[in-house]
Order: sequence, then C-alpha cells, then structure tokens
Amino acid sequence: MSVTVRAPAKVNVQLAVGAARPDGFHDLANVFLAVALYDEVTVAPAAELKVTCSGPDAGQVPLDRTNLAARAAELLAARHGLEPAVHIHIDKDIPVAGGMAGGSADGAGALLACDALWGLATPREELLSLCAELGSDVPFSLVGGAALGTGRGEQLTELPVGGDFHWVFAVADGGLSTPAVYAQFDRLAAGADIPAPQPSPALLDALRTGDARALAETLSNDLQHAALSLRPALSETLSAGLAAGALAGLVSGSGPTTAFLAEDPTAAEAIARALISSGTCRTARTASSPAAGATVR
Ligand SMILES: C[C@@](CO)(OP(=O)(O)O)[C@H](O)COP(=O)(O)OP(=O)(O)OC[C@H]1O[C@@H](n2ccc(N)nc2=O)[C@H](O)[C@@H]1O
Ligand SMILES: Nc1ncnc2c1ncn2[C@@H]1O[C@H](COP(=O)(O)OP(=O)(O)O)[C@@H](O)[C@H]1O
Repeated sequence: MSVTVRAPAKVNVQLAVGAARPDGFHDLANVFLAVALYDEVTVAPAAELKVTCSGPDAGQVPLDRTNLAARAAELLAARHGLEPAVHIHIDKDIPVAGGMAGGSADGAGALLACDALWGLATPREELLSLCAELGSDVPFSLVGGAALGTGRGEQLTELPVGGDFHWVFAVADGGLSTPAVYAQFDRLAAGADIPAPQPSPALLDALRTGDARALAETLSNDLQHAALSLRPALSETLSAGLAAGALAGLVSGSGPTTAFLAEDPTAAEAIARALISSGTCRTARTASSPAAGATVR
C-alpha cells in the first residue's frame, strides 16, 4: 500500500520584510500565490526511513534526515509514538533552492501522505502547526490558493482570487540560500528605519478581481535588491523577460528564480521561448495560478 500527495510551488506576489527579530527571523507581510508546478511525494511502509528522489534536479536534493519530507515523517511519527518506517519517494518538478518553496511542498506533502498511510486523521489545525514547526513556508504548501502570511510567514489568512494568472519562471543555474539572502537584506538595510511590513491594498484588490495588469503594477519583493546584489546577472534575466512582453517581472522570494506575469497563456509561451533563447537562464517554465494546496491523489 502507498499514498501519493501532490504539492504546489509558490510565487510571492508581495514580500514585505520588516527588521530582523531577536530570534533571527523577520516579520513579513508575505502574499503567497500557489502555482501549478508540482512535486509528488509517495510514501510506503519500509523497514526504516529512506528517501529517494527523481526528476531533472534530483541530484541537488539531500536524501538524508535533513530532507524536509524526512523531517515531516519523523515529526508526525514522534507526535504519535510511532516509528517513521517509510520509504519516501519525491518526484521533483519544482526547481531546487529557487525561491519556489519546493522543499516546503515536500514537507507538507510527506506530512499529509504519512497521516493518511498511518490512518491518523490529524485535525487540520494540528497539521498546520506541525507544518509551521518544519519551516515558515510549509503551512502555505498545505493550504495553497492564495494567502497572506504574517509573523515569519507561517500565520495564514486565505485570500480570494478572482481569476487565473499566467506566469513564466526563468530558472537560474545554481540556487541561492534563503538565510544568506535575508542576511544580505540586513546588511543593505543597516542603519535604515525599516517600517512594519503591511500588505498592499491595491495588490489584494488585483488578486480579488483577477486583474493581471493591476497585479503587474503592484508586484513587489523586498528581498529582490539583496538577491540581485548576490547574483547581479539576474537583472539581465529580468530585462530579457520584460523585452519579451511580460507585464512585469520580479525575483521569486529569495530567488534566484525570476517570475514574469503574462497577459495570457499564449503570451506566456512566447516569453518562455524568448527567455530560453536569450541565454540569461538555464530554462524557463510556464505555469498558471492559483493552484490547490497539498492533496492526496
Ligand atoms: C523567502 C521565503 C519567502 O516565502 O521563501 P523562499 O523564497 O526562500 O522559498 C521565506 O520567507 C523563507 O521561508 P522558509 O524557507 O520556510 O524559511 P525557514 O526554513 O523558516 O527559515 C530559514 C531561514 O530563513 C530566514 N528567515 C526565514 C523566514 C523569515 N520570516 N525570516 C527569516 O529571516 C532565517 O535566517 C531562517 O533561519
Ligand atoms: N525535499 C527537499 N527538496 C529540495 N530541497 C530540500 C528538500 N529538503 C531539504 N532541502 C534543502 O533546502 C534547500 C532549499 O531548497 P528549496 O526548498 O528547493 O528552495 P527555496 O527555499 O529557495 O524555496 C536546498 O538547497 C536543500 O539543501
């Protein structure tokens, strides 16, 4: 017997970052939007915990106990006095270390899959709090759709979305470390007065009405400057996407993936082709949003 869960990637349509907190995290107004690029996590009984991974970037995924899917299985098992004796297979389609929350998707996916495999029927609220123990972005991978994340991003308020948005993701060579990007944000902001992060009313309105042009005007990412200063070549990718007709482009979360909003699916395909032939990224993918959160298949 095995259980498979599909879990989505995300793009941050707004990432407002406050000052560093005493615990090392930053308060956020993090507007998440789930996009239709998915990892699939399959769990099956085994003699002991084991992780395998397939997909184009599988070689970059740790297969030891640091894998977020393994940590999720261990956390849920410990909560119930069980042994995490499962084989977890990750079929990975989400770019690794790209600012698209692929590890978080696998953490939420493994949690949901193990819950079903072990017949635990854990209440949703408890699953969400286990997700928050695994990482700031993990609760959103469970919820999907669109949501405002406050605190360190783990306290979610679901948001209405009035239509489909069409994206192109330019995948960079190599990843960027999330802690390194936040540390660079702190260095660049040193001495400045950092306001408390707030969601943009105009952006929430654009999501609610499904207006791509209005969303394009309001996209923002306070980590972009830090990501670009660590990886200056990303500004060429942003220019190439805009020259190809994107309504707007920005760094996805901590990067280095860049995200471009397109008018419609046809425009998205044309922008992806132009980005690939520009030579400013490793590859480019199209995906629509919103997408559902982690779901048993
Ligand atoms: C930047 C964002 C935007 O959604 O995601 P990515 O773009 O990396 O996917 C998130 O804030 C990343 O969330 P996640 O990757 O879950 O981070 P965590 O594991 O909780 O924390 C990793 C490290 O990132 C930094 N961190 C994370 C969240 C936060 N609100 N403030 C922080 O300063 C801390 O240095 C922390 O030790
Ligand atoms: N299941 C997983 N998939 C990918 N990376 C993982 C996973 N578990 C742990 N990691 C580690 O987390 C780091 C960040 O990966 P990922 O979640 O893909 O990117 P991001 O945090 O930029 O969204 C990776 O470099 C890797 O070391």
